Amino acid sequence: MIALGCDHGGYAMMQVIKKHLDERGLEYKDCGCFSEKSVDYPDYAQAVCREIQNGTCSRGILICGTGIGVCIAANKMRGIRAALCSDCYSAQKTREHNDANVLTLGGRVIGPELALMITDMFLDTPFSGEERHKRRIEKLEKYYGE
Ligand SMILES: O=C(CO)[C@H](O)[C@H](O)[C@H](O)COP(=O)(O)O
Repeated sequence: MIALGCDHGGYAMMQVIKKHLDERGLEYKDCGCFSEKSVDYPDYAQAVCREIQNGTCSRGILICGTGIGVCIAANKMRGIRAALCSDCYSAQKTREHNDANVLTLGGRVIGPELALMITDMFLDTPFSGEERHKRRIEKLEKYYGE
């Protein structure tokens, strides 16, 4: 199950992503927002990340205007590794190297076709499981800021 969340800046792109996931037969939980009315992105980033933390969802996709606000918010939450991607190479590598569990996109930055390609790359690429990447992720998980 994929947790989805956006603010008003990502709402239009999220509708495109939902249609694509429907076509692929992938299940998702829509954590809002539910219109283009102005809202605060931390609320939706937190809602998506909680679904991952509680085990309901294995991955999340968050969209705001730039993808930055939701990425900052998501990475404050324990166990979340969120990656802002505007290209397919980064989406592939953040899965293989970082085992990223949340993809963030900029609804005002990239177009819908690229967003779908990035989404597919993120969803379809496994973590490499290589020792050096595991070691680095373990260091991240033990690090709670200074
Ligand atoms: O957090 C952001 C900036 O990195 C997001 O892009 C927001 O969607 C954006 O700040 C919203 O801006 P608005 O002027 O309130 O529409």
